[in-house]
Amino acid sequence: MTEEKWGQLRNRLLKTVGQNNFTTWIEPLEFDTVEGGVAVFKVPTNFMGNYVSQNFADLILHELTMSGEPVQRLAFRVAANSPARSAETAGTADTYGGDRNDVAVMTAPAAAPVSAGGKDTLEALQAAPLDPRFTFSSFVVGKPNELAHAAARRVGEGGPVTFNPLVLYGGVGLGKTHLMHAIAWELKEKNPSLNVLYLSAEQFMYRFVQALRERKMMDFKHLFRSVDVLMVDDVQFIAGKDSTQEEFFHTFNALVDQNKQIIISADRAPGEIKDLEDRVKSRLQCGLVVDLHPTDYELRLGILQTKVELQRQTYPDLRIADGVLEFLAHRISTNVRVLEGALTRLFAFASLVGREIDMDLTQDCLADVLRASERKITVEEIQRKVSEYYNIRMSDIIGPKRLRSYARPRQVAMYLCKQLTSRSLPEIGRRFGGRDHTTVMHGVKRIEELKTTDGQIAEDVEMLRRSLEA
Ligand SMILES: Nc1ncnc2c1ncn2[C@@H]1O[C@H](COP(=O)(O)OP(=O)(O)OP(=O)(O)O)[C@@H](O)[C@H]1O
Repeated sequence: MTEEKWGQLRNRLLKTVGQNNFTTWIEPLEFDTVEGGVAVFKVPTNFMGNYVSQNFADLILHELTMSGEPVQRLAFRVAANSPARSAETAGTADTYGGDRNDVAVMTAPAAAPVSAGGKDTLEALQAAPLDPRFTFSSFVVGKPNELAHAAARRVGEGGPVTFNPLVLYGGVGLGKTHLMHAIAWELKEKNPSLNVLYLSAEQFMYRFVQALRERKMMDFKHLFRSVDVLMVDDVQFIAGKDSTQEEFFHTFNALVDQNKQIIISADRAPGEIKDLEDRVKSRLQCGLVVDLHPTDYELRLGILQTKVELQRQTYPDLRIADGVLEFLAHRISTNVRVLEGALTRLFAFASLVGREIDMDLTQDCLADVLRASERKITVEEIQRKVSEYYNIRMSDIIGPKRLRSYARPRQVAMYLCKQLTSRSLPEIGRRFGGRDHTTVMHGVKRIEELKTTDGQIAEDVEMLRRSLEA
């Protein structure tokens, strides 16, 4: 980026942040380089780098992206010749290594905002498109997602708002976006005039930043406060972005006050989102928070069967041999998106070579996907993690003692073995000191029950599952 371009960009920042902020925080920034997608700025002090990073980084990043710079992150380095740096360095020598002194880095969102070519851009950015494939009828329900599905259905019925917000959370590719779109379709079908706004948290931030820049905050507030239903996908994105969080908080409150439905998705429970302000966390926890659990074998098979029907619309003549879907459901347990991609590839490949989809073709065509999903969680790993978590010895999990302080963790471990490995109940029993399969079955059932009645157990299981799948 040239000095001249940075100069123009600074002028735009001046308009957005106002003279005082500009003089204090933006003017002293010295543009250095763009290296591998990172825009580096020199700052006089460490403090200043941190402050700018926390308060203006999203804005600067947005300006850079809008001006065509291929930038994904910002880094702030204390200038080598800065008197302040010498002073700070002297006090904290081990903090600063060599010349490079990155004090703060911020990650940019993947996509630039949609630009509506000079028109009233806030208006033009009304809603992110809804995927026509993501409806309730194409959503396969199984044990891991039945609660989330039921809650989404309930909200999709419309009528008086019973829980607000509805928060859907869970790992990558488990159907959060699908369910949100399904709710939107359903609501729109019932009442086409309903103003349903679906957008990602990233888009929310862009609109906010854009409104700031174009001095259209009133329009922004009006737009967001006039919707009937607001859906914000991947809310974890705004964590650590202070001004965006603040605006989100006010938007949220204004809508709840008007009794307008809000639906949020996140990749983890609100309480676990790092750098999300407590007041935002607690607002999100006020309504109904439901988890989409990782898929189990049955659900994956059900999804595959449904998706095969869809593929048949494109490839009506392709045959699929017995056992292939079961094999895929067993082997690809990462997420539904990967499963779907594998199936699409399989059909395209089989149609190219004009063959039936059998085991050989599947192994050939999906060798990389199958290899990638080979990492299997073992029974031993689960036993070790659970014993560490409950601070007991592994031998106590496997051993015969019936003390409650061992029995419950043992049941949790059995439950996780059933969920996360492909071991049968008798095999699991054998690994737990030669116990009978009925004992394992009882343990698994017990934890299933407790998960619905005992928040602590539910949380324990969730934390363990996440750490095992990490
Ligand atoms: N239960 C299901 N039935 C049918 N399709 C599903 C189901 N769960 C997920 N999918 C499909 O898997 C793909 C990924 O789902 P989706 O985009 O909703 O995931 P997500 O939870 O929002 O993931 P991310 O965290 O990456 O945003 C979509 O194509 C979706 O249709």
